[in-house]
Amino acid sequence: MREHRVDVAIIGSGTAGMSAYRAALAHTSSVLAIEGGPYGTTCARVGCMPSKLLIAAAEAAHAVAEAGRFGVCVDAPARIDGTAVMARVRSERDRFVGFVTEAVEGWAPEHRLRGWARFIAPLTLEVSGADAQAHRVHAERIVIATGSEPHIEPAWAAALGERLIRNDELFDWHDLPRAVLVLGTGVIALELAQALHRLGVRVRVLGRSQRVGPLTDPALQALARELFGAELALSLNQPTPRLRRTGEEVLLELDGRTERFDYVLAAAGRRPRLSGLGLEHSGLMLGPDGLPAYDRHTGQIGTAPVFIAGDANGERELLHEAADEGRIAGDNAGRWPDVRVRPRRAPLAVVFSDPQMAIAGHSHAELRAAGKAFLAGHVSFADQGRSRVMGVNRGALHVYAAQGSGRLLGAEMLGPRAEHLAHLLAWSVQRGDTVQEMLDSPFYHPVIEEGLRTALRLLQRDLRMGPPPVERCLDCGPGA
Ligand SMILES: Cc1cc2nc3c(=O)[nH]c(=O)nc-3n(C[C@H](O)[C@H](O)[C@H](O)COP(=O)(O)OP(=O)(O)OC[C@H]3O[C@@H](n4cnc5c(N)ncnc54)[C@H](O)[C@@H]3O)c2cc1C
Ligand SMILES: NC(=O)c1ccc[n+]([C@@H]2O[C@H](COP(=O)([O-])OP(=O)(O)OC[C@H]3O[C@@H](n4cnc5c(N)ncnc54)[C@H](O)[C@@H]3O)[C@@H](O)[C@H]2O)c1
Repeated sequence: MREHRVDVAIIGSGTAGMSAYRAALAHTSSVLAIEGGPYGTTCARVGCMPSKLLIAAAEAAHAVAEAGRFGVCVDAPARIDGTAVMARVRSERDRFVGFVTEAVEGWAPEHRLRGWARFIAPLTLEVSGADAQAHRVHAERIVIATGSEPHIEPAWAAALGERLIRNDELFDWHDLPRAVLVLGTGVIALELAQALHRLGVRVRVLGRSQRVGPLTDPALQALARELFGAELALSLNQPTPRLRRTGEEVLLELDGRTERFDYVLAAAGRRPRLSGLGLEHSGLMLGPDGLPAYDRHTGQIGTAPVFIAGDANGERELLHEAADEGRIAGDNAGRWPDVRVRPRRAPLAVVFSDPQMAIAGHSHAELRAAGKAFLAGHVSFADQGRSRVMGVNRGALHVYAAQGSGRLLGAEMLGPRAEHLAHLLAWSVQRGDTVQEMLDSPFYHPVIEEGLRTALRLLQRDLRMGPPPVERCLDCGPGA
């Protein structure tokens, strides 16, 4: 047993762990970053980056398939070379992973320990080291940055064996399969199912409820169901799918028919990766859900010198949140006991589907739950000028503002270039802009942002803070 005594131990060297390491190091050189799995982060290895690479290939295929609408004739149907698609996904992914790995491997060797950590007592960890040696780490302060793992029903695993895959396995494929069943209708399900479908894979998406994607505004939920249902084979309200394995295939019994698939992709949500961490020996305060009860402005768990960051806290499983939380937790672990409160950014989440979905600031459901007095301004992209020009005129945007002050509180969107509009909206929410201040800002022509202006004008009218917008405003430019 090798003993280590350090000021700060960080469990997990993903995005949150890496930023915690840098922040803690500004206060003390006695830092130990413990990693059980491969370096390279979930985002770069099996998350954000490879999923966007697969989506980029699907977008290229879709552009070819849609070219005829513009009079651009591609005479034969495009042939998708699955091995070339996956070769690009893997090689670009490996490039991103390489940069991250290089950064971690550049840290001082005495700051790094490979192996799985678990608490054996408060502030004491045991690490079964990759060097086959057992390590005991006594830390003055600890940061938990262990990430998340996909939810897998034991029955699926038992019935399907290695035909049940997670996102991790998908990005290691060397070719595209013929058919994939996707379990879940959330973010991962929609991004990957649509990409595979557009790359010629036969896909069915099974949802246990009516919900499709993360939007909470009932009208936008209904629109998401309609738009994704028009393109994908969506089977909703299927809480207990009848699945069985035969040879190398999986059979789904649905509506009296049997459908065959090569793989079943589990995309049924992710959970903090805390089991096996020995939290029961940590002395930490756990909430009713069994997760550490922590302060999102300090990262601190109760009053202990232990902090939590990234997907491990189960709050917002997003890259930029993991990086921020890592910085806050690492800084506070480093400066302990002078724990500082840090402001958080306005919420922002984007789904890279087509049309894209986004929530900026507070969602409709959050505003309702908080009992806020708010009004919504709406715009449909069906007739929006630039969206029609580009043939991407599907979807709608809802913006929410406080009654009385007219301040923007949040927005939900399903539509073209939502990733960009959502940034503008989140920035406005964070600054505390009023609808009038947003309307006083420049709007170019012809751009998709003109759709936002329409929604803001309608909202300003309903707030009784502005005139009714002019129908078919010609001085705004045709189709604005
Ligand atoms: C398919 C997919 C697509 C995504 N796309 C996006 C996107 O487009 N945009 C976005 O913002 N977010 C996206 N995300 C979410 C984003 O990837 C995560 O929010 C982010 O990577 C979380 O970082 P983290 O540091 O908390 O966890 P991780 O990067 O997973 O790091 C946790 C680390 O802890 C290690 N670890 C765990 N337990 C122990 C232990 N006991 N001992 C030692 N080490 C341990 C793990 O091996 C791991 O390396 C996506 C996620 C997935 C799965
Ligand atoms: N573009 C992005 O930023 C991006 C992309 C991918 C993932 N992510 C992050 O990763 C997180 C996890 O993604 P996700 O798609 O796994 O989760 P999700 O919460 O978006 O969706 C989970 C889905 O699984 C279903 N589900 C839950 N339990 C189930 C069960 N027992 N049986 C069948 N279905 C079940 C839910 O009904 C839902 O459809 C996201 O919340 C997001 O924060 C972000």
